[in-house]
Amino acid sequence: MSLEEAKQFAARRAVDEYIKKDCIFGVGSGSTVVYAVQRLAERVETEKLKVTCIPTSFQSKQLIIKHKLTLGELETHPVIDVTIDGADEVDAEMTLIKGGGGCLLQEKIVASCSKKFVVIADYTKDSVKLGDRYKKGIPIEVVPMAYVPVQNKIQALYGGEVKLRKAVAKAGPVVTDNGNFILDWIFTDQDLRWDKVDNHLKMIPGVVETGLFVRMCEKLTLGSLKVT
Ligand SMILES: O=C[C@H](O)[C@H](O)[C@H](O)COP(=O)(O)O
Repeated sequence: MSLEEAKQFAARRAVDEYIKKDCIFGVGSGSTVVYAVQRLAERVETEKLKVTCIPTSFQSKQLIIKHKLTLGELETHPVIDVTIDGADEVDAEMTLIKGGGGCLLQEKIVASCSKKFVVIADYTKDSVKLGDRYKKGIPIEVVPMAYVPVQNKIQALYGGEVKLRKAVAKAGPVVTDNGNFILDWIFTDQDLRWDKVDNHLKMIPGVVETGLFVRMCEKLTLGSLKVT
């Protein structure tokens, strides 16, 4: 199975299993989610499902609009039946690193409002310990004016390297959908208690959210090398 086939397999399987008629659906972000939205659009067309889609980023809102699905928002739908989202890495305890594509704050808000949070991933994301697979570090969204003190504080607390994420086709930093910057913390200690780290990092003034999703993922649908 190629990487794209694995993403597609995981996404389609999750949509078929978890999306029911009349449900409120949290739409994650990233390349794997694209296949989930495509599958949902097929099912809406053929089964005449009524599904209201709550986006987790500019990208997922665009996907919902492109596929002519019903767009909702947390203001009117604060309780979501199921959210399906991708991940950059999933460890043995289903702790996730997310935010490789810069979307983590809205993803975590939407996941926290969801009765069920399902992660779809290809086989390259599956690890035992965080850092085994995803080498770019833990994304941390910060208020722009605070990025240097936050960088210094994380390095002093936990070591490793904390880098400001730079844009690719623009000079300067990546700016998130919320107008913030992203720091990528390349950690060295893989045995940290990630729930404590997440809470600790969020106590640093200027940190808005982290890409650590601890005990949030209930189900993982993996596109593996073997089709089961
Ligand atoms: O910021 C991006 C999101 O957290 C994505 O869900 C994550 O990076 C996984 O994306 P992909 O499915 O493209 O690997």
